[in-house]
Amino acid sequence: MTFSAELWDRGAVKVYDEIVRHPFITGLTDGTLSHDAFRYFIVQDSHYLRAYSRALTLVAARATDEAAVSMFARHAADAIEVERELHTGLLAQLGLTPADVDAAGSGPTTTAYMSYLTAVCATGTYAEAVAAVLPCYWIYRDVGKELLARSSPDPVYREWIATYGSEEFDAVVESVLAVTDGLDVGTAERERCHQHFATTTRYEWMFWDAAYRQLEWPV
Ligand SMILES: Cc1ncc(CO)c(N)n1
Ligand SMILES: Cc1ncsc1CCO
Repeated sequence: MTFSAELWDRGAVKVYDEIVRHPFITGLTDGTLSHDAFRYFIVQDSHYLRAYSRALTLVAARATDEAAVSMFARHAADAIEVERELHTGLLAQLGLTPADVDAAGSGPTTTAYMSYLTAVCATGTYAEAVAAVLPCYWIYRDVGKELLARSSPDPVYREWIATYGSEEFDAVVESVLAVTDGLDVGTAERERCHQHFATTTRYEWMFWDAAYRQLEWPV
């Protein structure tokens, strides 16, 4: 079994099932998701992508071959572009400006997820960092494809779905899976990789759940 398949088997199979039947996800395609919840999601995702991009530069810095350095550095730059283009466009359609994103600040789940990613990428090994960022790519690709197949009556949701359900994003994810499967991991390190992968997978579910409930800091 490949390393990526092993990670998915142990850390993501059950959670992925919960994700695709979460009311935030089903609501994107059956028309029941409120624009308020989606607005919260895009605002929080803007904060998330800023941290994610910086985490990817840490993965790039830890990479042991040039091709991987170049790939993760490119993805870091692309994540900023997605934040600038996709989000700015969607936010405008939802009646928000970049200033509203800054004013909203990052919510509890966003902050926790960003902090975990940043910590692992800053202090873990190269393999640990790859395992921590992999669910971000992989789950969005699979959810994107699933949503594309289901289609949506809402043009705003369709635009978001088209980005992650695209052939281009699929190719990006396949290249990261190839890097994952080529990693040379020690026994103890392997267990830490499983732990990181399972944790960030959980945070992916929590991120959608926070948006669905429009979770705010309790105090
Ligand atoms: C929370 C989250 N995870 C993954 C992605 C895709 O990179 C994203 N945009 N947001
Ligand atoms: C993973 C990811 N998500 C949004 S942009 C990006 C980097 C590759 O396009």
